[in-house]
Amino acid sequence: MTGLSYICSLKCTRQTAAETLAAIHKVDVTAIGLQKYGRRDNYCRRQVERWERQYLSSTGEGKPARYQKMLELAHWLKEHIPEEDSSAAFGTGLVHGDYRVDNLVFHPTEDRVIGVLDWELSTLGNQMCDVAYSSLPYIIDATSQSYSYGGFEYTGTPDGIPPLEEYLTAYCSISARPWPAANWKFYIAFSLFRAASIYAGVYHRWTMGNASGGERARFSGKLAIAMVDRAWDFISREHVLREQPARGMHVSKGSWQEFQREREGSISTKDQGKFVPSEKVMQLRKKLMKFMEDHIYPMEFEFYKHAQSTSRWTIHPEEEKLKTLAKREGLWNLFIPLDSAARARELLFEDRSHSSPGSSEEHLLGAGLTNLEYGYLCEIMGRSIWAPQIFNCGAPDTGNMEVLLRYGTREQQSRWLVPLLEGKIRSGFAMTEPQVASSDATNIECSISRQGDFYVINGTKWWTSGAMDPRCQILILMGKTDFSAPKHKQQSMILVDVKTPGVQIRRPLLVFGFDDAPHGHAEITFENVRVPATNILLGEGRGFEIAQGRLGPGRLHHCMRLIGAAERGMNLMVERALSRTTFGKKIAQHGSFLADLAKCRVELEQARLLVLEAADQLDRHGNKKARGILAMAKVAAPNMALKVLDMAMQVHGGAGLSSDTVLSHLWATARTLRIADGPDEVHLGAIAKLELQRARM
Ligand SMILES: Cc1cc2nc3c(=O)[nH]c(=O)nc-3n(C[C@H](O)[C@H](O)[C@H](O)COP(=O)(O)OP(=O)(O)OC[C@H]3O[C@@H](n4cnc5c(N)ncnc54)[C@H](O)[C@@H]3O)c2cc1C
Repeated sequence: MTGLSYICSLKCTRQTAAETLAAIHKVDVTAIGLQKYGRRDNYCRRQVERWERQYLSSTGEGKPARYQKMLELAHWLKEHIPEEDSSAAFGTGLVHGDYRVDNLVFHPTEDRVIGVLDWELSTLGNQMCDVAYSSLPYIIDATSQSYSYGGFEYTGTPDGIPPLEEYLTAYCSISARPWPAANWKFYIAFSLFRAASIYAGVYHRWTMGNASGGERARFSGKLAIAMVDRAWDFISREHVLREQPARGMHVSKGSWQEFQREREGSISTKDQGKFVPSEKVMQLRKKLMKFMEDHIYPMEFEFYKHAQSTSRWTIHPEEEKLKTLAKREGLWNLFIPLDSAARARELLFEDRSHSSPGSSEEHLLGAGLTNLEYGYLCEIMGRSIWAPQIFNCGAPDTGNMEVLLRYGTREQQSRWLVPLLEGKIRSGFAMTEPQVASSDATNIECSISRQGDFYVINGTKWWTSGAMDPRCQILILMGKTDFSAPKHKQQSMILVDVKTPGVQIRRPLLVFGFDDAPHGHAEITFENVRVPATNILLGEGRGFEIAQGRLGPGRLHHCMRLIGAAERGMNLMVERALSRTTFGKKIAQHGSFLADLAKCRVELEQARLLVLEAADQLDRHGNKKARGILAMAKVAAPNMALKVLDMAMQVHGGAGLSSDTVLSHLWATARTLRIADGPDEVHLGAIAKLELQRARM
């Protein structure tokens, strides 16, 4: 397939002309063999010279009269060529050359472009010329002129056609191009100049009796003059385009998510401030958002269907493929904090010559991020129920890997941590017991008793998340090694291979009817389960100590993901409100909606700041000192997410409660987090205790 036919047949998933143009401009010309299709640099300069020559050859002695203002326009354009035009890099690539709505073929019933015609003028060059040229119908009001031209009368922007700024916002956000205000005057004037030259050529041919447009060509001379006059009028204006797109500008349907992606991805790292991500994080964030758009969101329904089918306790083959892709893209194990990575590097890879930075083993240890830095990324993963595990950043694996990274011996790390880091196996955390109130872990009754070189485990656990997963091979179990020791020294954590005789998975528990297949939440009995004594973590009686270390970052990851889930809820809510009409107006135009939407945004931003602050304190002060703010985040995030998602479901009406959107599943998951990893009341108790302690100091 040639490059152009490839582009022509581009299945334009973008629904509007702007989106289609952005898709064309994003085409990798090298990949389709068009890298030599034209020179990229100095496109405008060459074009001005070319169309000036063309004009001169169509006018003058024995031909239609030359219009002095046209020559002056050529001069002005040459004096105002944007600096960026000399570059062959940014903003250059495939140029259509005649991109306008009448060269687009729209689907007869759906809101999308299915073909782009007339590639005669296509080449490589400055793509902003296409954007400006396609914007001309917004600029030219032919009816105000003293001529008439069949089919070209300007009648105002028809209903359904987005205004110019919206068109440009959509284009810029999808193509990742800057807002074109700086050189907009030039690009529009150039487009008018080029059109004038073309019309002058047509008119000349008409005077010679060989114009292809028939009688219509008779008016093209006047049109050429009108174009030039309009160009000068445009140049003389003080303001032609806002400096920035209007805040909250609605982007055409279907591109909202991408617009959001760009908006979020474009936080300037040059700005000073506590919560301004580094360039490295911004790059990862952009990559992650793209991965979500390209691979996760399109697969969500497929994963959901699989999880409802009779094969639901198996892994969807696409999941493993996406994991490989995520690993390749460097979006793997991003949760691993710097200090934990350093310990594992020392223990696991110290003697190996191939463990230099950049080796595949090194990639297993994440990207060297702090908890705060990870916060900006984990949030993005939280937008989809299915995303975290694709990046090997799902619960409970992250908490379990963290335990092994921090407290595991070299042998424990080689045996269990490495395959977990590789994503080859999964794990569970077994603490909660059905017969006792496990929010107070001093209540737990499962016994771990030493017998020679073994420990023997007896007890029942439930809500062991991930234990139903066919890849789950290892559990970290919390039980009591000494029932007579001081209250917080009785508990220990131990590694249990799920295949050990005596380990029986009894049933998957349901959460509001979701069994969360294929990972599930298992009830498990342990009957005389014998595991090697070397499986103990850190030592007898150290269970609480480990729990404090494990639960801090793990809890915060939940909070980060909840921010993302709420953000997804906001996006869906806004999209729905802008597209659905009730009682004669869009939902977004009803006053009650606006107030609710604004309150959701206020709460979301409050919670996000709290979560980021908690991550920052975790990095700077450690788990123990940060426990107050961690508890605050753990209370605030699920409650906020529930509110936002509930509102999003409300705006969707019946659809919101169905499984046709992701909202109900996100809500159900958020609801569990008012209980899982400690009920709200326990965290509130901890916050209040610290508050009172401070008062007494
Ligand atoms: C979806 C899901 C996944 C889970 N995954 C795991 C897992 O992987 N591993 C694991 O070990 N556990 C897991 N859990 C269990 C979870 O951690 C426990 O349910 C939680 O710690 C509460 O324990 P409990 O159920 O025994 O409730 P209880 O301890 O019986 O508490 C019940 C209620 O009592 C009240 N209460 C408790 N303490 C106080 C207090 N101090 N002040 C006022 N009121 C209080 C609260 O309202 C609380 O919700 C999961 C739970 C769910 C729902």
